[in-house]
Amino acid sequence: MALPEAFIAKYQDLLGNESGPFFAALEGPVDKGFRLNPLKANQKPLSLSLEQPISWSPNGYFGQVAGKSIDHTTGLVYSQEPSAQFVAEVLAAQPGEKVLDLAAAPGGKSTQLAGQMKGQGLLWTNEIFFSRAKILSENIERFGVQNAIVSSADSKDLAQLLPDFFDRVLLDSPCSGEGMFRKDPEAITYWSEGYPRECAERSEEILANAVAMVKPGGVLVYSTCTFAPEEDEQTIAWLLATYPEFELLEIDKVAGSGIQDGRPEWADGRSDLTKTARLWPQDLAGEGHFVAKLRRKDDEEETRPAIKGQKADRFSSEESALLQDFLKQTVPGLVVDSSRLLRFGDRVFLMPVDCPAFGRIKILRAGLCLGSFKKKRFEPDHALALAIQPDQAAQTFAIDDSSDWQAYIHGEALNTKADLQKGFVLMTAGGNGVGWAKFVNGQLKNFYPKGLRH
Ligand SMILES: C[S@@+](CC[C@H](N)C(=O)[O-])C[C@H]1O[C@@H](n2cnc3c(N)ncnc32)[C@H](O)[C@@H]1O
Repeated sequence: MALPEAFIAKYQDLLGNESGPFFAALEGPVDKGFRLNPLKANQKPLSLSLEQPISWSPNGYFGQVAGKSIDHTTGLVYSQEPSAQFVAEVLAAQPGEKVLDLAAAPGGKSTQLAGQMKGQGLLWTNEIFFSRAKILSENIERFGVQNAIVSSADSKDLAQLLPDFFDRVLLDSPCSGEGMFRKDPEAITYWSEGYPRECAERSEEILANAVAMVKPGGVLVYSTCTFAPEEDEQTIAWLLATYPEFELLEIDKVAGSGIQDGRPEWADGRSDLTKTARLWPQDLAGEGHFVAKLRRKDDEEETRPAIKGQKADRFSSEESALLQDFLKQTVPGLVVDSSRLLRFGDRVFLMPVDCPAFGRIKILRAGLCLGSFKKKRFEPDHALALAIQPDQAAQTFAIDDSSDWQAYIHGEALNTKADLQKGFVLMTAGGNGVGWAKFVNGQLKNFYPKGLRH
C-alpha cells in the first residue's frame, strides 16, 4: 500500500515503537464481518457460519456475505466491518427510547440500533445527501425496521426542529477515513497533511447541532473511522471545553478484545480522555475506529417548549373500509393503531409512537409503509413483507427450493397446486418474509419490486 510520506512520518512520531506493527497491519488482509438481524423470525442463516463470533458485538460474526443470497435479500444479515460494530454497542439504544443517528447512510449503525430497540420507540435516522439517504432507506426496509423515520436534512435544520429531544444521539462523523485505508485504498487519494484538521472543523459544526438535540440526562456517542488525533481526542477535548454540561462516560472495552483507551497526550492532556476507545488494526481483527461516549448532565432547568407531535391523517369511510379489509385478510396478526396512520400520496404509513412533527424536513420513510390505495383496492408494500413475522400473515408460501427462489427474484409468476385462497400471499425464504405474491387461479403473480429483481 502506497501511504503518503507525511502520514508515515506522523504516525512514526505519534506511535514510536508501536508504529512497526501498525504499518505492518495496514499491509495485512481486511477482516470481513456481518451481523444477524434480531428482528427476523428465523435466526439461522442458510449460507453463513456462526462459528466465529465477534467478541464486542453480540450479533456479530466474522465472514463474508454474498449480496444476492437469501440471507442478505431477506434482511437476515447486514454486511459490516467488525470494528464498526462496536459503535452502536457503545450507544446501547433501549426499546421505547427516542434515538437519533445523525449521519447514518448507508445504515450499518442504524440497523444495529433498530435491532437493539426491538421495534419499540422512535429511531430517527438521517443522511444529508439525498442519494445516500435513499440507500439508507432501502437498508432500513430490508432489515424490517418498523419504527424508523428516515430523513435527508442538514443537521442544523434538525437541531432547530428537535432541540433537547433525544435520549440518545449518535454522530458517526464524516472523517478523513484513515482507518479505512486498508479496506478502501481510494480513501488514501483524498488524504493530505491538512485534511484531518479540515474534517475536524466539519465535525465540530455537526457536533454543535448534535449536542443541541440531546435531552438533559441523555447520551451522545461520537465516532470516526480515522486514527487522526485532530478528529478524535482533540475534537472531544474541544467539545468538553465548549459544552461543560457534557461529561465523558466510561466505555466497556470488553476484556481481551484488544480495544484500547484513548490517548490524552494527543490532545490537551485531560486524563478523562482515557475513557474514549480506540480500535487499532494491529490489536484486533478489524479496521481503525475511535468512539467517545458522553452524557449531558441533568441538573439544568427545562426551558424549551414541548415538541409538537406529527398529526395523523384522516381517511374517507371507503378508504378506511378498504384498509381494514386488507389488514384482516392479509396480515391478521398485525396490530395497527389507526391513530398513527399517515398518508404520503397513495401510500399509507404507520408512524412510530410519539412521532414529532416533521416541519419542513425531507422525509423518505415515516415508520412502516403498509401499502398503497389503488383503484378500489389496497395493495401491500414490500416493506410490510420484510417487517412482519411470517405467522402474522394470513397465507405464506416457502420458496426455499432454488428454482422457485430464482424465478421469484427474477420477477416471474409461479404455478402451484398449494391450497391457497385468492389474495395476497407472503413469500418466505429461509423462514423469513421476502416479498408478496397474489394468488389467482393456481398462479402466484409476482409482486417483487422491479428495482430489486436480479
Ligand atoms: C461515516 S459515514 C456514516 C456511516 C454510517 N453511520 C453507517 O454505519 O453506515 C458519515 C456520513 O456523513 C455524511 N455527511 C457528509 N457531510 C456531512 C455533513 N456536513 N453533515 C452531516 N453528515 C454529513 C456522509 O454522507 C456519510 O454518509
